[in-house]
Amino acid sequence: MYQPDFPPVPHRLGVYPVVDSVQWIARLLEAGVRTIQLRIKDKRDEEVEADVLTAIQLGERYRARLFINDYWRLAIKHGAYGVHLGQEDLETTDLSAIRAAGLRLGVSTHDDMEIDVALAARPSYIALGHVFPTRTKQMPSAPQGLSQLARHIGRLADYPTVAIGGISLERAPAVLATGVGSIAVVSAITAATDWRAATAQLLEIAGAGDERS
Ligand SMILES: Cc1ncc(COP(=O)(O)OP(=O)(O)O)c(N)n1
Ligand SMILES: Cc1nc(C(=O)O)sc1CCOP(=O)(O)O
Ligand SMILES: [Mg+2]
Repeated sequence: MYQPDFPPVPHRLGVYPVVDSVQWIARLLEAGVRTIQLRIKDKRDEEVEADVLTAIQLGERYRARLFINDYWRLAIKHGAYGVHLGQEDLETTDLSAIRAAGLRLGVSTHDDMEIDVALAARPSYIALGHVFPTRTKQMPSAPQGLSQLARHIGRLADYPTVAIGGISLERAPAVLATGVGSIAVVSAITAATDWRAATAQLLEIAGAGDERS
């Protein structure tokens, strides 16, 4: 049963772009996206704080679910909707501080063992990756494919889930057919020749997610 130790999220988070700038956050919220992540890599807190704050303010303005990747202290400080963490991050993060601040938590997983670890943290959602080959991030593991994804979804039953990795417009319907609640995408939007059209089509296929809780 879905009994997270962090505030819950809707089962269906819909299209979930993962982007590296405030400019993308602003564009995509304006285009109708309601679940989104700011993912800036390898900078010091001081270097990203202004962007984190602006992204959170934009998220609030649109009543969107704005997740901050990695920078959990800044996410708490400025009151983000949620934080997304990887498996290694779990070891170095004060999860009780995130919980006490009332932020949602999403956790990455790539196999059964990582799902066990994630479930033990009782996060708000569990991300399952990478489904297909991706050029966006160097992955140490092999792509899981649709049948593994479907097996994980079966195991996770009513837990809110997010699929990530190599999800294109063409592949999105098959990914959603596994029962996953959300599709997280980077290049399907940011590398599209027409990002507006790509976003509109993804929203048509996967929706913007259920009402914000
Ligand atoms: C929705 C979603 N799923 C997975 C990831 C990957 O997170 P992580 O393992 O922490 O790796 P980095 O993104 O930090 O490189 C994600 N960001 N979002
Ligand atoms: C940031 C990230 N995390 C992944 C994981 O499996 O944990 S895959 C990924 C990159 C996804 O980019 P694209 O949609 O361009 O393939
Ligand atoms: Mg991370």
